[in-house]
Parts: sequence; structure tokens; C-alpha cells
Amino acid sequence: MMNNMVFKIHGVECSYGSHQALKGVSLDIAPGSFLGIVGPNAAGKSTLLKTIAATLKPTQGVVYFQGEDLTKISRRDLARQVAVVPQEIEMHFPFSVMEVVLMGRHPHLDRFDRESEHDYEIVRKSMESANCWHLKDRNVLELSGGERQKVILARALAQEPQIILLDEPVAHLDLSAQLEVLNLLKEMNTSHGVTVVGILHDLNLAAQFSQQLIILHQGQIYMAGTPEDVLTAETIKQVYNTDVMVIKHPLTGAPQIVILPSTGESNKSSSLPRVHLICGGGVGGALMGQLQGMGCHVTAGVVNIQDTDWEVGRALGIEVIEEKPFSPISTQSYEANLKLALDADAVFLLETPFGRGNFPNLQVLEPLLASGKPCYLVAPDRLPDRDYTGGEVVRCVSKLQEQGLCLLPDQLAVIRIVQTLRRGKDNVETALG
Ligand SMILES: Nc1ncnc2c1ncn2[C@@H]1O[C@H](COP(=O)(O)OP(=O)(O)OP(=O)(O)O)[C@@H](O)[C@H]1O
Repeated sequence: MMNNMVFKIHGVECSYGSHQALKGVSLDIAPGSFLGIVGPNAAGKSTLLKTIAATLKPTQGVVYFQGEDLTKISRRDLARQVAVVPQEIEMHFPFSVMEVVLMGRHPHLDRFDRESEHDYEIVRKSMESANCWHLKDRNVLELSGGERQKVILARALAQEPQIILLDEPVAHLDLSAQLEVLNLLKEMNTSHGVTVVGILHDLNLAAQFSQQLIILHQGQIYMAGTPEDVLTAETIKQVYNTDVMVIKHPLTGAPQIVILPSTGESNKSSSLPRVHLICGGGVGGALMGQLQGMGCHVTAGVVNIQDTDWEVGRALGIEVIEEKPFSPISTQSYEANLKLALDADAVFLLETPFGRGNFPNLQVLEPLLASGKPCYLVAPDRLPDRDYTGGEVVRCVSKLQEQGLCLLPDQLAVIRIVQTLRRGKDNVETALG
């Protein structure tokens, strides 16, 4: 069993003086896998990678490479199969980029061999793959951080490794260069069976490119599995102490992290406006987040379970009157929505499409207006396009306008009204002393 694994990390502990950076890590890395290592700062990620790369000896435990104790393998033998792209690249001599990448061939040369045409060909291909061939004659000491990172990647590729270990390989790169490098690694992994183990800080990129992820926290593996297993809102809250919402990437299905706006302690005052959003169909999520970020007490209804607005509301901890999936609004939900809306300072009906099933979300405005509640309809000009009742919605809105329904061009206007409400409340509070 053990020999089937490229690396078998067994009960590894690592200490720097009295500080224990790894506290008993065990992990198997199968050949051909793409393993992402994530976790907050100081979790022990680089320390773990260094133990796998044999640049740091564990204080306890063993790392096996293809079944053999890593400490018993010569650096040169290891370098023929394993390439390392470190986080910090210290360069002290004014080598040319070409000379640095050629160093990647050294593990394959005998002591007094000179590089052959074949070596130069591999070096050229590696530099082209890492998109740094144009830098070949430049002095490495004069490169930007991103350029240097590509050169080090090219050196690793020139090693023609079976395994590549990377410590934040895209840290200094702009967005397109990050994708270039990760796509290149993915291609090496899928087409050439190269095992990739990389520390990645960006959780969304990690989710998109890794087959397996481990999340390190305080020197231990907090969770291991597929990106879907590992990247849950609960885990991220526990490990990063950050509120997020996890959605599926619309094209790849990989989990994607959306950071939720912070509500802040100062926003908890009772004087902040209460805003009720009537929405559904995914038109309300962004506004929920923005209004909550402004400190409003936001509520919403009636929204079908599993609608994006329902998911966002739930993730933000907003009270949402819900209805069963794909079901028409029941009398019970209508009443609950009316009751919640009556508690608000203002009610906004957003750009939801209307059919028979959610028509009660429009009808509810009648008793609200009758009670004197300020009610607003967003984007009235496009109302006919989202009226799937054969014109009943448009007729109902004209009647509601006569009863005091106000029209707002877009959601930006909602924010302006809410800001006015907030100033009004502040003024009342100041006046009351
Ligand atoms: N050479 C060292 N001497 C002393 N302590 C160290 C050394 N290297 C790392 N540490 C400590 O060990 C812990 C783990 O460090 P490590 O670099 O492995 O974390 P990391 O998860 O890679 O962090 P980051 O995301 O910030 O790069 C940290 O508390 C760090 O301060």
C-alpha cells in the first residue's frame, strides 16, 4: 500500500525552537493528484511543504517518498523527480535568466557534463511554457517579482519532474498570469500525470484547480477532501473567522467563496431603518447585502425556498418569509409577509417577474399602502416585460399608484431613499437628545 503513494507523511511534527509549527500531520499523496494546501497565515503550510521537499527535517514522524524514508534519499536523486518552487527566491548573483533555468537540468547531468543541445531545447520549451522566453538574456536581479516567479517555474519545468511542489506559485502574479500558471500546472497534471502539490491562498482558485484540498489550521489538518467537502461556510468561519457564502461556480460547479459584508457593532442600534424587500428570482440578493452593510435591519418575503434570494437571505441571517419550492404563495405566507412588512419603515418591491404564483406579492401592497406604509416599486418601465399574467400586473400597479405607490428607476434609488430614512432617524434621535 505504502509504495503506491508518492508521499506518505506519517505523524509529522516540526518545531522552530519552542514553537511547534506542525503538530502531528499525516497525509497520503497519490501519484497524479493535484493537491491544494490552504489555510490562514502561520497555519504551517510552508513548513509542511518544506518537510515534503526535504529541506526541513521533521522533529517527529517520517515522510516516505515512494516508500522510502525521505531522509535516506540523496538530494540529487530526489531532484531528478521532484521540483520545488519556493515562496521566497533569494538570488545574489547576476545570472542571466537562461543560466538560472539551465540550473534545472543539473540533476540530470553528470558532474563534468556540459549541457547538450537536448538540454537547451528543454530549457527553451520550459521558458516558453512559463511565458518567460523573452526574458532569457535579462539579469535575474533586475526582474520584477512576477517575472522572477515565472523564471523559477521555468527552472522547475526544466527539471522534467514527476512531482512539482509549489509554495504560493501565483503570489506575485497578476490575474491573467495566475491563470496561465495554474492552467499550465493543470495541463502537466492531466496530460503528463505530473503530481502537483501547491500552497494556494486564493480559495476560489484552489477550488477550481485542485482535485483534493487540505486545510491546515494551527499546525494540524483541519479538513481534507474534495474542494466541495472542505470549502464550506462553517469551515471557513471556524478557520478564517470570516463570514462567507459558498456558491457553485456557474460553469465549472466548483465551490466559490463570496465574502459577506460586515454589519459591524455600531450598526446594531435600534434607530437604524427597517427595510422590507419583496423579491424572488435572484433580484434581491445584492441589495440585501448592501442594505445590511449600511446597518439596516433587512427583512424579505415571500421567496421560494432555494431561490437565490432565499439562499442569500439565509446566508446573511435575514428573516425571510419563505414558500415551498416552485409553489404558489399560500394565504399563510401572504399573511406572514404582510405582518413583517408592517414592521418596516419602508417596503420595496424589486424587479421580480410576476406570474399567478407570486401575484400575492403585489397584492400585499394594497393593505400596506392603506396603513400608510411607504411602498416603492423598482424599475416600473420594464414591468410589462416581466408580467406573465396577461396584463393583470400592469393594471394592478396603476391602481396601486393611485393609492400612493411610488416608482423608483433602479436599486440605486432604493439606497438613496434608505439613506434619507437613516438621516431622518438620526435627526429624530438627536432632537430627542
Ligand atoms: N524559520 C523559522 N523560525 C521560527 N519560526 C518559524 C520559522 N518559519 C516559520 N515559523 C513559524 O511557524 C509557524 C508556521 O509558519 P509557516 O511559514 O509554515 O506558515 P504558513 O501557513 O506557510 O504561513 P503564511 O500563509 O503566512 O505563509 C508560524 O508561526 C511561523 O512564525
